[in-house]
Parts: sequence; C-alpha cells; structure tokens
Amino acid sequence: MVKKEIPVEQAIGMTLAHDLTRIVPGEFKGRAFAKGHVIREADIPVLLDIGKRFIYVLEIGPDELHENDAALMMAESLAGDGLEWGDVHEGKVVLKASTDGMLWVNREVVTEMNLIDGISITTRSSLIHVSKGTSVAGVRPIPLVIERSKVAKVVEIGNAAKANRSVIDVISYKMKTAALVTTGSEIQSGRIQDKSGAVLREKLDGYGVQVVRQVFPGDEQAAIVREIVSAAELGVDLILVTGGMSVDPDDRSPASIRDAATQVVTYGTPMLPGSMLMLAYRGKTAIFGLPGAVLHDARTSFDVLLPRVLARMKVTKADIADLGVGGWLNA
Ligand SMILES: Nc1nc2c(c(=O)[nH]1)N[C@H]1C(S)=C(S)[C@@H](COP(=O)(O)OP(=O)(O)OC[C@H]3O[C@@H](n4cnc5c(N)ncnc54)[C@H](O)[C@@H]3O)O[C@H]1N2
Ligand code: MOO
Repeated sequence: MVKKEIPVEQAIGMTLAHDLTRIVPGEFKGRAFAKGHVIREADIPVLLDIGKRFIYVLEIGPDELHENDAALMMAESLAGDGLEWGDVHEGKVVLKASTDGMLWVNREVVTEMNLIDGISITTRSSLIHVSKGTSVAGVRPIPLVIERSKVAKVVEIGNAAKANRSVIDVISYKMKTAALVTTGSEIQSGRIQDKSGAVLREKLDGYGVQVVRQVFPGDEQAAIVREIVSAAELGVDLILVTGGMSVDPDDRSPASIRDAATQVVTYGTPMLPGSMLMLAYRGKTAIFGLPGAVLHDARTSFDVLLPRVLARMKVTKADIADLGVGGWLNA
C-alpha cells in the first residue's frame, strides 16, 4: 500500500479514500463525507472543524483490501437466513433482522474470526428475540487497508461453518398457537380475578403467537392433566400452565405436567426471577409451567427460554444449567 498524506488546503479536486466521521457528543455521530467524495473549496473549513488537517491518497496493492470491500466480503460469509444489510459506512456493515425471530450466532466461529488480528465482528447475544429491522451485528476490519489473506481466512471459516448452519441467522418462529391452563382454586371460584390471561396474551402477541383457548381447572391434579392433554389434542404448539408451581400442598402443576408429558426437560432453572419454571413436551407440543413471577415481573426465565422454544431449537438440561451465570435477570 502507498499512503500519501496531503494537507487539506492542497487537496481540492482530490478523491476521499474512506468515509470521514463527524461526532458532536450527545447530538450526532456519523458520516460527514463519503469515500469517493471529490473535495471542494467549501469543504476545507468543515474538514478542519472535524480535525482533519491531512487526507490520504491511497494506492491499494493486489494483496490488500480497502476497509469497505473487506467489510462487505466478511458480511456475506457470515450472514444466513433472516438478515439484510445496506451500504457499508465508515468501513462497517450492519446486519439487520429482515424478520421477527430468534437470533442465532455461532459463538465459537465468531471468536475464531475475532482472534485474527484486525478483524472485528460484534453481535448481540445469541438465542434472543429480535424484531424485524433490529441491528444484530456490526462487521468491520480495524485498519483502513487490510491484508487480503486475513479476510480470506474469515471467509474460509465462515464458509466451512455454513455446512452446518450460517454463522449468524434470524430463525423465524415455528410455533403459532397457544393454550392457557390457568390453575388455582381462587381463580376458578372467582375469589381472585385472573391476571395471567392478559399478561400472557400480550407477551405472546409480541412473538406472533395467538392464544386460542384458556381454561380454569382449579387445583385438582386430574383436572389439570385433563386440560393439558385436551389442549395438546386440539393441536396447539404451546401450552402455558400457571399457578401452583412451588412447594405448597396445593401446588399440583409440576406433577400434572409430568403426568401429561412425554418428556420433561427441567423443573427448576438457575434464573431469578423464574426459578420454579418447568419445561416439558407432549409429542411436539411444548408445555411450560410458569411460576407466579412470570405474571409479576417484566423479564424472567420464561423470556429467556421462549424464543428458542418457539423457534423449535432443541433445549437440554445442560443448556439450562449453563444459564445460571448471568441468570440474575433483574441486575
Ligand atoms: N417456601 C417457599 N415459598 C416459595 C417458593 C419456595 O421455593 N419455597 N418459591 C417461590 C417462587 S420462586 C415463586 S415464583 C412462587 C411460586 O408461586 P406459584 O407459581 O406456585 O404461584 P401460586 O402459589 O399458585 O400463586 C402465587 C400468588 O399469585 C396469585 N396468582 C396465581 N395465579 C394467578 C392468576 N392467574 N391471576 C391472578 N393472580 C394469580 C395467587 O393468588 C397467589 O397470590 O412461590 C414462591 N414461594
Ligand atoms: O420461580 Mo420464582 O420468584 O423465582 O419466579
């Protein structure tokens, strides 16, 4: 690479080799001049205002890449389903969700890429819910001009990983319908008005899941089991059982879910709030036992697990055990 520094006063008529950024703390951060801009006399004071006394004239060698080209090549090798991106800005491509769904990031592969000197791939956490339009990853090289071999290595790692699944995907939700089994004698008898229906309907609506049934079986185990089995036979994707999830004699929900399920993933999670949550399946129907905190707190273990269940990702006891560190969710 040949990189010549030209004082801005002598740069009129020259072409900018990269985007130039302007930052006004608290007000603005973005591109003031785009790569390729031909400098005019009127630009000189603006350039001086943003602290540019020199501009580069670049000659990029055959073994090198400009930051913008490198960022685009890397973005293409990383991105799989459910993603889109626009122009490269200031050497960075921002990947955005093109659909609602669960963000999947192959952490090991991204770490391997970031170990290459000069590579910077930044993502949101894997396995979280993202809405269409959300920015999920920023991809850029650190230097203005980077060795082609480093970018080729990123692309090679990305393509090798793709045999299995892309490095970054937004996986749309496969589950669409839910039934609510609202236990509790105090709700069944009308002593207490049900609050779970409104809370859970609103939450599920955010994931595109429709509540098609709500029943109030009280606290008798046989009645709760009957309602879970009936909802599964109706063909809903998801059954949410609330109430009776802890240690009192009339807390029958865990035993009822166990009776109705063909597989129990966990009763109990290392997360707070939401430690008494249960996850089970009856065939392909997912069953959550939701502790009282889900009705009370905005974010619980349910919000952590729901995206991966709706996306039909396999969730194991080991996956759940791994959530303990960072599982204090109200921090
Ligand atoms: N000694 C212990 N106490 C508690 C434990 C424990 O391990 N040992 N666990 C705590 C945790 S964690 C939670 S969370 C709650 C679990 O509560 P449950 O899920 O069993 O909820 P219930 O006892 O059935 O109800 C609690 C409370 O919420 C009201 N409720 C329930 N459902 C509805 C509804 N659909 N609409 C409105 N209100 C509802 C219910 O009337 C009770 O007042 O236990 C801790 N305690
Ligand atoms: O199961 Mo509870 O208060 O941890 O939500």
